[in-house]
Amino acid sequence: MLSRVAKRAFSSTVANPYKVTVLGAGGGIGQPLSLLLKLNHKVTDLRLYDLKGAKGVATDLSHIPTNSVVKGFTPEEPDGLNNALKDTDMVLIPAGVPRKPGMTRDDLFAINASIVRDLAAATAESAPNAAILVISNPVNSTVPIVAQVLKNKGVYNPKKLFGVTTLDSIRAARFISEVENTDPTQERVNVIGGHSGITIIPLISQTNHKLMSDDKRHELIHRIQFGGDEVVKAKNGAGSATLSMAHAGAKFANAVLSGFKGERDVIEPSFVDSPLFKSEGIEFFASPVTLGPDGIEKIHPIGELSSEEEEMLQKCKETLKKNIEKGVNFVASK
Ligand SMILES: NC(=O)c1ccc[n+]([C@@H]2O[C@H](COP(=O)([O-])OP(=O)(O)OC[C@H]3O[C@@H](n4cnc5c(N)ncnc54)[C@H](O)[C@@H]3O)[C@@H](O)[C@H]2O)c1
Ligand SMILES: O=C(O)C[C@H](O)C(=O)O
Repeated sequence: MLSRVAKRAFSSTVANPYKVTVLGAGGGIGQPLSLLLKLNHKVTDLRLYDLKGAKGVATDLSHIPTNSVVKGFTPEEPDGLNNALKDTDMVLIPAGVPRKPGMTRDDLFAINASIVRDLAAATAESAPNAAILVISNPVNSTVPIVAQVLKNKGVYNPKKLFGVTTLDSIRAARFISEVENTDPTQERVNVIGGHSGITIIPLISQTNHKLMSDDKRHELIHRIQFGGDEVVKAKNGAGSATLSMAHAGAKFANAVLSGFKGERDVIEPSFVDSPLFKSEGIEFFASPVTLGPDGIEKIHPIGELSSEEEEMLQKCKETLKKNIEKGVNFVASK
């Protein structure tokens, strides 16, 4: 028999029965991300799909006594992908290849663009109302690819499409704490723009550390912008960030589900269909967004920038515009 406390915990979980699907669940990010989602009490139905390994990961996770059912799906089963997606509330996409040393994220476009396009098409068919969280790189182009696929299928909802840029803000919090000798759990840095090199703009002028020396600040900004390279180099050919990314992805997924649940003031940065620079032809931009029951409730303005940050923003916009057009044209040209 369940104790009264256990009954209360169980019924509050069941009152928020979110179905969540991970596409690419057998990979370096997919596995720890799926573990963190299995531990999230807002998730009651977890579906894992990959070209290989999803069944094993699902069976392994299914032994953890949390209130969710986890199931693996493969492309070999009839309708494996569609069953993984059917009526799900949220789809996370870490499917695709990671970088090796010497590569840029844009170099991944040649392989990942078609993977993301096809998974977006399946999501449009089987879960047209789901929130879609894109992790696969290059995020600056894969998010516009998903948007274009959904538009072509008549099911595009800009409030529910997210490029996951959380890793940039958690890196910024960690790195600034190392420089300033502060508690990393208390640091918040707004990181805007996109998710690659110079398109990543940490707004140090909006933190409590604006009086940092120029040298220190330049070094910090560079480390935040190129933090991904640090991991790629250290892994030496065995891929890119997986564990910090799984944490970042799970954090962002939890924020989206908290918004669905109606929690107030849930704010996270994300690369989204944004009005901020549309007049300049930039359709997507990362900035803090408030999440609510229908997805994005509010896209926050970027606030006041230093002259240095203004300069970074100009350079970011040039690259971002090209990255976005590349994604849109890829789908439009098929
Ligand atoms: N947004 C971010 O901040 C961020 C951070 C780190 C990595 N990434 C990106 O995430 C992606 C995955 O990285 P990883 O380290 O997990 O790579 P990985 O190679 O370890 O895993 C990728 C998984 O995707 C699967 N896959 C490939 N094509 C698929 C398809 N059509 N359907 C389903 N599954 C498919 C593979 O079988 C593999 O298991 C890369 O593109 C990487 O650049 C993004
Ligand atoms: O650097 C990469 O290629 C992976 C990811 O985008 C990251 O920022 O770690």
